[in-house]
This record gives sequence, C-alpha cells and structure tokens, in this order.
Amino acid sequence: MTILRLRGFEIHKGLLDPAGQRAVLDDVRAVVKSAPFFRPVTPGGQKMSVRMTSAGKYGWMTDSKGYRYAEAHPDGQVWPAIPDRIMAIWDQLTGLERKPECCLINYYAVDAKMGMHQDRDEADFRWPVVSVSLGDEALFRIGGQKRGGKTDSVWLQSGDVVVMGGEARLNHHGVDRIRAGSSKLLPKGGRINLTMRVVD
Ligand SMILES: O=C(O)CCC(=O)C(=O)O
Ligand SMILES: [Fe+2]
Repeated sequence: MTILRLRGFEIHKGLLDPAGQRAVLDDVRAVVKSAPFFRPVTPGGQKMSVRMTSAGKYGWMTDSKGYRYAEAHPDGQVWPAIPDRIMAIWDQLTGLERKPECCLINYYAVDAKMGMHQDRDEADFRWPVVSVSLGDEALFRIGGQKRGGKTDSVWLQSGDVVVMGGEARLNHHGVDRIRAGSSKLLPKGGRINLTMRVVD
C-alpha cells in the first residue's frame, strides 16, 4: 500500500481492495435507502451538480439559509448511523478515540464537479477529515490555506482514501472532473465520495 503526500494531504492508494469497495458500497446503499440523495442549493441560489446525503448524528447540507450541519434530512427524518465498516476506516487511519459525527455522502454523475473550497463548518479543525473514493476516477485539486495560488492535482481512484489533517486541514480542495467509464464498481457509472468529519 502506497501513501502519497501532496500539499500535506495523505493519499492512501488502494486502501480498499475491490471486495472492500463493494462491501462499503452495500453499506452506502443501505444509508441511501433511508436517507435518499438530494440536490443541494448553495446560499447564493445555485444548484450543486453533486447529489448528497449523510449518515451520523449530523448531516452536512446547504440551502438558501446557508452551509451548516443539521440533525435531520430535508425530509425531516434523523440520519442513519455511520455504518461500522465505514467507521473502521476512520479508526484504521486516524487511531483516534474521538469518532466522526458526520459521514457526508456525495454522488458525482460523470458531469458533476465540486469547486475549490475549505471544509470549515466544523467546530475544531484539529480533527482530520477522512475521504473515501468509490467508482469512477476524480481529478482532485489541492491548494493552500488561502484562496487562489498554486495548486496540485491528482487522480483519485476507487478504494483510495485521503486524510486531510494537521497543517493541511484547511487547505482548499475540489473536484475538477470525473473520468467516465474508469471503474465498473457503480453499474450506472459516476463516483461516490464519503467524508467523515468530527462536527461538535
Ligand atoms: O469528492 C471529493 O473527493 C471531495 C469532497 C469534498 O471536498 C467535500 O465534500 O467537502
Ligand atoms: Fe471538502
């Protein structure tokens, strides 16, 4: 197993083997059954291209009222628990007693992307963010703590897991594009990304 370090992010290449990816995908499907994907709208009124849902005490969401963590899905139901197998990835890579209270699930159709941003709606940036890639490859761009400036890009493949922590916790990052047809994991193509965060 190789670990790449890029701008302070740790990229664990192929942490999940194909069987592990399928098992995590089954867990994601169970979450999505009770908390269906929705299409979030930015505070500025733009529909995001990704579809989202969450597991855990909190879900991350955005609408006209702003970016925030919410204790209920837009349909009013509480979020399902973070599946054990997904939590185990957090345990393996961070070794922390503290557990994430949110696992955000993003679905990228092949034409979806995510603009450069920081993950900064959490209370304490000393806790890392752990990000799992499933399905088609994504061109992931990493910058610094300030907007603009130099960036580096890397293709994330199914089974890769990124740890965004330490000095790099507030580095800007985004997804420029998805490489259609690059994985057979999702029958209809596209990509799923899971990000685990400590919220409170
Ligand atoms: O899809 C990814 O790899 C990153 C997702 C992300 O940055 C986020 O949800 O905050
Ligand atoms: Fe992010």
